[in-house]
Amino acid sequence: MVGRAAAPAAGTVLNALANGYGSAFAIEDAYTEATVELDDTGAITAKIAGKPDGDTRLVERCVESVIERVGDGEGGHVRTESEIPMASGLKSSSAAANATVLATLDALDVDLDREDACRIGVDAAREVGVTVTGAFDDASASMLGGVTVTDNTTDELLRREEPDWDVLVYTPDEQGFSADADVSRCERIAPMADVVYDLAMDGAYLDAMCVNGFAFCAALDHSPEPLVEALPDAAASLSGTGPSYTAVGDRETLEELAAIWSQREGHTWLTTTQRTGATRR
Ligand SMILES: Nc1ncnc2c1ncn2[C@@H]1O[C@H](COP(=O)(O)OP(=O)(O)O)[C@@H](O)[C@H]1O
Ligand SMILES: O=C(O)C1=C[C@@H](OP(=O)(O)O)[C@@H](O)[C@H](O)C1
Repeated sequence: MVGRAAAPAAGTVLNALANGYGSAFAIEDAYTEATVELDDTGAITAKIAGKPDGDTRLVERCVESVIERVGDGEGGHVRTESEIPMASGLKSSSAAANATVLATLDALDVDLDREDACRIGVDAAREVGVTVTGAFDDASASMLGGVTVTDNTTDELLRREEPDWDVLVYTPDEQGFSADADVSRCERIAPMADVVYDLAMDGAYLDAMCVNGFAFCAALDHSPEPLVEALPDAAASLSGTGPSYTAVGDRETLEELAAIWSQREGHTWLTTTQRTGATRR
């Protein structure tokens, strides 16, 4: 009983750490793939390719939760292989959880609505403590594709669309784990997050990203310089709790911005939105 699935990375429109509402969009060219092999040992183990000391609790809990819900006491092994930089704000945790949940369902040959499957991963992330709010915003974007707006306090999907955006991503070399973010500073900027939420719910995603970017760069002490460089022709934001940034705009503008962003240390790459979400392989 072997199952496989893959889930895409995502970028942020609204970070949910301020008021509990979040918004994110899936992106192409960076995926996490999970392979789950079930057996009758009852024990669950995991490996992250290329990261022998990586924290495997999230994906182990995902396999366990799926088995609890629709399996029959199986054990198994999960292996993840990821192109998404870990703890960089590009939702590696959501992609790993989504891919693992779908791969386990694939191994069990069980179908589950993708939104429900996504909530299993979100609950697992809460249980092992790699998230602040559960991050249903990021998880739903990665699972369903497109851009989503969510209430992370109730895991409700409030809005979803499938925009065709060009996206520029800048990923510095350092890591920033969401669980270490200064939540109380994020909560102080809730009035700004309320403005971002209204814009996102009106479908004004690019304006929403801009306001989110300046507010969360200030709260989390990241430089607003990449955001200023993107304006006025593109919209940019810090992605999640950082350190990555994403910008949305027309291709030519993003190519010019890429020349500026790529002078910084790290990796700058052009991609597009991903509109189909996670899939069994
Ligand atoms: N490929 C992967 N396989 C297994 N777990 C992963 C993988 N990528 C990320 N994770 C889990 O997600 C955690 C990082 O989550 P987080 O700090 O929210 O970063 P991000 O912003 O990239 O989602 C890791 O410590 C690990 O528990
Ligand atoms: O842990 C959480 O609840 C969240 C973490 C942040 O993302 P990153 O994991 O990308 O930093 C944020 O954007 C999201 O809205 C909620």
